[in-house]
Amino acid sequence: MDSASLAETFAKRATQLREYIFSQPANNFENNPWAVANAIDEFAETQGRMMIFKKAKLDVAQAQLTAQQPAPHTILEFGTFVGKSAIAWGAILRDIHGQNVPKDVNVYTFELDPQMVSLSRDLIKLAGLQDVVHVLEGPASDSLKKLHADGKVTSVDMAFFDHWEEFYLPDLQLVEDLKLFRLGSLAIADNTDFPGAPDYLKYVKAGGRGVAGSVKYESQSFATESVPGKPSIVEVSTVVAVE
Ligand SMILES: C[S@@+](CC[C@H](N)C(=O)[O-])C[C@H]1O[C@@H](n2cnc3c(N)ncnc32)[C@H](O)[C@@H]1O
Repeated sequence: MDSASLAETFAKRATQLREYIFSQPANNFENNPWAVANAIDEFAETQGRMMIFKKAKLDVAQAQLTAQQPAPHTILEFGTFVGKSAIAWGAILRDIHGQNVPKDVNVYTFELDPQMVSLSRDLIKLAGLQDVVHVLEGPASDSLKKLHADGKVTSVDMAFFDHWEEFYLPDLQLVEDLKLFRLGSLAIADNTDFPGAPDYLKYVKAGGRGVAGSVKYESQSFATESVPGKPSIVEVSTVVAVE
């Protein structure tokens, strides 16, 4: 399928997903982020293909975030789509910090497509996460530079890369250049094996730029099997040095 028809398919799916969720009683979902995230998974499983971060991979990321010390406060997500993983990050932060999460606990998620921005914001609101999960429209790098310039993001506990793969490495390096990582920060990336992000993978496996003063990573590929017989990797890179 060419990229224009793929975009058309995903636009149609997004409209169907909106109908699927909002035709159900609101109290199935209100203030219940996991119920919304699970319903998106269920829609994807029963109604057709969606480019969402699958549950088996999310379980890997959740274990990393739950074990992280100090506890995560700020998550950056590159690629919102319909908001499934953004809602899951909000749910995980709520599980860690409690129902009334502190004001300095935030997910910033970046998305180019206005239709996806609108749908994800509506689903985030339904889940009761509107004060925690913020969707920023436009190229991720521009939004991140602005967040930093405005003093809204000064440190990042996890950066999740799930947008177009050619942006993974430049956007990871932008996070580094803005000096947002701390010791123990996580860079988690989907699709490094397929469609593939070879330059990103080579970089994190090599431990980073490899020059004095640069961020250093230890990186591990976790094989998951969301679709039986089709192993798929999630790459988890931990910051082990910042100077
Ligand atoms: C694989 S989907 C994200 C899936 C989402 N993380 C989830 O699991 O629910 C990728 C999304 O990234 C968006 N995207 C691609 N390049 C981008 C960029 N440079 N800045 C912002 N969004 C981008 C696309 O429009 C698309 O909706």
